This record gives sequence, C-alpha cells and structure tokens, in this order.
Amino acid sequence: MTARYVLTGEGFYFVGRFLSVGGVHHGGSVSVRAFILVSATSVSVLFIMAAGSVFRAGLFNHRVAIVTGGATGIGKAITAELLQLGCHVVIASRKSERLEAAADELSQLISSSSSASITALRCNIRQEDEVRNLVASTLRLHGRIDYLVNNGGGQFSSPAANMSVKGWNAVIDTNLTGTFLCCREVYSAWMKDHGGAIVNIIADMWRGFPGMAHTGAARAAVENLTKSLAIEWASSGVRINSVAPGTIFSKTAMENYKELGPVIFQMAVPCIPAKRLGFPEEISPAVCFLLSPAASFISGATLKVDAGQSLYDSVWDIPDHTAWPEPPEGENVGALRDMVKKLKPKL
Ligand SMILES: CCCCC/C=C/C(=O)SCCNC(=O)CCNC(=O)[C@H](O)C(C)(C)COP(=O)(O)OP(=O)(O)OC[C@H]1O[C@@H](n2cnc3c(N)ncnc32)[C@H](O)[C@@H]1OP(=O)(O)O
Ligand SMILES: NC(=O)C1=CN([C@@H]2O[C@H](COP(=O)(O)OP(=O)(O)OC[C@H]3O[C@@H](n4cnc5c(N)ncnc54)[C@H](OP(=O)(O)O)[C@@H]3O)[C@@H](O)[C@H]2O)C=CC1
Repeated sequence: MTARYVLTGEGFYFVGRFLSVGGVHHGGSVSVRAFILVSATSVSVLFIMAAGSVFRAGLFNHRVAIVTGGATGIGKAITAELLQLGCHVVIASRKSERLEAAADELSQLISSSSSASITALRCNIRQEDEVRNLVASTLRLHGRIDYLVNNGGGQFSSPAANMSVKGWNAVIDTNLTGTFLCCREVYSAWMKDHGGAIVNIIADMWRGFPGMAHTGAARAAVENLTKSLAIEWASSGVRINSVAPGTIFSKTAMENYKELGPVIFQMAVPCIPAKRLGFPEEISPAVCFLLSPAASFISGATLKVDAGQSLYDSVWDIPDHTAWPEPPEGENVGALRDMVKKLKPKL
C-alpha cells in the first residue's frame, strides 16, 4: 500500500510517503519503510526508515539462498532482506562466533507464521573442499538452492609495490577463485538441472583500484566471469549478474582496515556525488531485485550502486611531479610554449 500526502501552507510543505509491504495475512513479517521529507523556509529533512524490504513479503517463500559473508555488513543486510521475503538463508564465512551471533540476531526477524529460516555454516571460500561441503550441506538441509550471493570477500590496503605474492594471492583466492568455486559447485550440484540466480558483489574498480590493486584486478575478473557464465549457463536457466557497490560503511568493513578505517571512509565522501557514504541496506534491494522474478530477463549485467561515484572523482592523489617523459617536439608543443609565455606575465 502506498499513500502520498502533500499539504501546502505559508512557505511550508510536507510530503510523506509510506510504503507498507507484506503483513501478517501473507504469513510474512510486517515490514514498513517510511520516508518523510519536511521542508520549510529553513530546509530541514527528516528520515525515518524502519528495517524492512520494499518487495512483496513472501516473494521468496520456500526458496533457498546461500549468502557468503552473510553475517556482517552488506551480506547481513542481504540476509535480513531475504529472510523478510520468506527465504531460507544459509550464511557462510570463516568465523563461527560472528556467524552464530548473526544467526541469533537475524532469526528475530522471522515471524512465527513465516516459512523463512537462517542457518550458519562455517566455510572458507578459498578452500575447494569447504565450498563443496557448504553446497552439499545446504542441499541436505533444504533439498534445493535457488540463489547464490557471492558477497564474502575483502582485501587489505597497500601500495602494489609493497604487496607480497602471498598477500596478492590471498586476495585473488578470496575474491576471484572463491567466487568461481561457489558458482561452480552450486551449478554442478543443483542449478545445472534446476536453474537459479546468482549475484556477485564486485566493487567500484572501473578506473582501476589504486591502493588496493589486487582487489581491483580480482573484481574486474569477476565481472568478466559473470559474463562468461551468463552465456555458458543460460541453457540451464541460470541468470548471473553483478552488483558493484560504491563506498559502503559498515562497522566490520571499517574495523578491517584498523586505524586506517576511519580515514579511508572519510576520504571517500568528497568523491561521492551524494556527499555521504552508502549503507548495506542500500545494496541489499539491488541484490534482491536481481535475484527476483522482476529481473527474469537480466543476465550478464552489472548494476552499479554507487550514487554515481564511478563517474566522478578519485580518492587517489597524484602529487605534482616532473617524472613523465617529455612530449615529442612539433608544432603543437611549440604552440603550447608560446601560449605559456604569453600567459606567464599575467600570472
Ligand atoms: C575508498 C574506500 C574503499 C573501500 C572499499 C572496499 C571496502 C571493502 O571491501 S570492505 C570489506 C572489508 N572486509 C574485508 O576485507 C574482510 C576480509 N579480508 C580479509 O580476510 C583479508 O584482508 C585477506 C583477504 C587478505 C585475507 O586475509 P587473511 O585471511 O588474514 O590472509 P592470510 O592470513 O592468509 O594472509 C595472507 C597474506 O596477506 C597479506 N596481508 C594480509 N593482511 C594484510 C594487511 N592488513 N596488510 C598487509 N598485508 C596483509 C600478508 O602478506 C599475509 O601473509 P603473512 O604476512 O604471512 O601474514
Ligand atoms: N564496504 C564497501 O565499501 C565495499 C565492499 N565491497 C565488498 O562487499 C563485500 C562485503 O563487504 P562488507 O560487508 O563491506 O565488509 P565485511 O568485512 O563486513 O564483509 C566481508 C565478509 O566476507 C567474509 N569473508 C571474507 N573472507 C572470506 C573467506 N575466505 N571465506 C568466507 N567468507 C569470507 C567475512 O567473514 P569472515 O571474516 O567471518 O570470513 C565477512 O563476513 C566484500 O566482498 C567487499 O569487499 C565492495 C565494494 C565496496
């Protein structure tokens, strides 16, 4: 149900938009998202956003999803939204304590009448046998796998020249090989014969990723992998797409960079057209959309969810230098020198 109210008065207007999705009658949890904008002569904006999904409750009833890295940050928001849509969700990552804490917390979102469930399974996506076990355990538990979200991943910040091969490989193995292994296992064990939908989380690496070159290379490779698999697996009814988030703030993402965390996130803000950081709950709807029947004709695509960041500025500062080779001599270089000579007296 959507209702809009517009009241105008002396220099004051009020626009309210309430989206109410689902309800107890659907057997799903009641989730309400309210957005209220109040504007007066002095502009004031008020946001109220209750946790929930803008999609129809029950959309994913009886469906089964694996979300890697589903216990924290973006993965946790994706898991929360899938649960509210009625999905059985298996979250998988390396740290048991984080998995169990998240499963406990997120299970509170499941109403007694919902068919949704959450299960935590430990899995290091870098390890082939662990990925195989994750897929086999999910099939034993639920008998099907409709969706895979390859969200687990990450990197450390370092100039490329300082990266050891071990560090490089850790990031490539996690983000590229881990994604490949999860896709391959889910496909071979289930989707090949039954179809399904996969979303790979990549990054804003469109202009390279200076300071995190390993992850830029891995994410660009995953984008290409997405396209290959979209074609190879089309005849099985498998759709596969990528979501490329901009700079998304979460407690765990920040902690990963230790004392650099606040600096990295703060530095990004001026480079984001929205002039603020993104949040995990702003990524999860894009993922749910791509998994859903609403995206039934979308495959091999990448959806950037970055407020236009990839079109704008870079955080990487290039200091002034004279290290570049001189340009080839010719009439244009001569013309530039003349122009500079004429300009200089005015400076
Ligand atoms: C403009 C802002 C952009 C921000 C955009 C991006 C944000 C995010 O992606 S947020 C997500 C953040 N979350 C994570 O990154 C979590 C997952 N990350 C990791 O697990 C690690 O970073 C990992 C991928 C490198 C894996 O680490 P780990 O399991 O600890 O790997 P190893 O113990 O096998 O280490 C291997 C090797 O890697 C090098 N290394 C690891 N961490 C660092 C570090 N902080 N600095 C420098 N080098 C590091 C190192 O060579 C390790 O070998 P050893 O030296 O023998 O330990
Ligand atoms: N935050 C941001 O600005 C952006 C994030 N991304 C990407 O989005 C994804 C989610 O990040 P975000 O939520 O921000 O950060 P988090 O640090 O909260 O999430 C990373 C998750 O990946 C899991 N993970 C890492 N390595 C492995 C592994 N080898 N096997 C299984 N799981 C693993 C972690 O769990 P555990 O440690 O328990 O294994 C953790 O749950 C990551 O791939 C990240 O790189 C992309 C663009 C921007």
